[in-house]
Amino acid sequence: MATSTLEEAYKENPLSLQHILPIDFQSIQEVPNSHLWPKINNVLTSHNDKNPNVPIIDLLAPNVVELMGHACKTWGIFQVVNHGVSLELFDEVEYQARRFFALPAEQKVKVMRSTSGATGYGTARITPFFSKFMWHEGFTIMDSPLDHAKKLWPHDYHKFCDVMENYQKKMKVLSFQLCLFILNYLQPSQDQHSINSFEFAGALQLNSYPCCPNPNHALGLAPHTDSLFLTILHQTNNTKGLQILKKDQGWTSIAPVSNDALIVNVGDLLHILSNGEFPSVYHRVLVDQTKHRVSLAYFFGPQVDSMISPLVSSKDNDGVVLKYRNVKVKEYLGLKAKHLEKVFSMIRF
Ligand SMILES: C=C1C[C@]23C[C@@]1(O)CC[C@H]2[C@@]12CCC[C@@](C)(C(=O)O1)[C@H]2[C@@H]3C(=O)O
Ligand SMILES: O=C(O)CCC(=O)C(=O)O
Ligand SMILES: [Fe+2]
Repeated sequence: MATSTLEEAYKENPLSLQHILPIDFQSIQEVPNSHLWPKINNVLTSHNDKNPNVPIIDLLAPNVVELMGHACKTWGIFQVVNHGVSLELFDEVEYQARRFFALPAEQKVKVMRSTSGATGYGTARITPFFSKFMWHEGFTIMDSPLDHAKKLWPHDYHKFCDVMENYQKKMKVLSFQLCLFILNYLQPSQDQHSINSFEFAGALQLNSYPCCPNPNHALGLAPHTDSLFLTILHQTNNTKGLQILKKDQGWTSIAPVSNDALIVNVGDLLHILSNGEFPSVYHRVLVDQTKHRVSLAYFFGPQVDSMISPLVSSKDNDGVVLKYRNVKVKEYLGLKAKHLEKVFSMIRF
């Protein structure tokens, strides 16, 4: 995703500086009122036969398309194994991410996202929609982080750039493969979309959730859905925190199965493309008193000038009701930046 084009989607909705700059977590001893949420219901749901953990999909399984389609329909989230990305690469990215977040606040501020920008250091874009701030800081990268890295480490930026670029390349290939499986499940007829009708783009978000003195009254990320087609998330083995809102079950923790499993979740644009068959998953992040959690989220979707039209498979062609109107990615992101969740009602027939 060329930075300028995603920025186009955001430029009409600039954020104010106070909604971009995270507090200095390193110097803080207690949770300030600005970050103090009403008590978070953070009792962890344990997984059992009645309440299974999210599906784990082996990408080499012969019925991978069926498994993935089913998981997208019923959960909106699943874990993948045998994805071909090496454990060493996750370690390297995590190491570089921690190296960045460990910098003093006055260093990190040098690469702060601009008010209408897409890349750089800052809070989550959803911040202005909540009356309390989140216990979170992020760093968004699209393609090369060179300009930012040079400001941080004038003589020692190569490793950071190489690792982040390499990770994005691997994530892009994997995302494309996942999209192939998913679109294959949706079985569009020949005259409709196929994966080749899209040009794709991605963004890497390094997320940091510092240790929190009062985790019962703080949120790492407030409830949200991701906007693009899909998000691939890497969370390390010992630092859970991600929860999804599951019908009839409430907030349910996604326990990492193993260090090399990646979490994949459905985003809004896939929700629209699938005509609501694959709902985007509502999720949030809890924080921990003693563990500084870092996660790596890779967002993947069509270029901002692409048009998203709900797919109706040939077998359903007559009889199926289109739920959403056609929408350009850029328009969708602009509407979401203004209205957050209400955006769905604005594009629904
Ligand atoms: C490509 C993107 C998805 C994202 C906005 C962004 O430009 C980069 C950051 C992403 C993120 C991460 C935290 C949650 C989220 C909702 C947010 O505020 O920023 C997502 C955005 C999204 O999916 O819309
Ligand atoms: O850190 C996590 O577990 C989730 C991150 C997330 O939801 C996001 O970056 O959009
Ligand atoms: Fe998210």
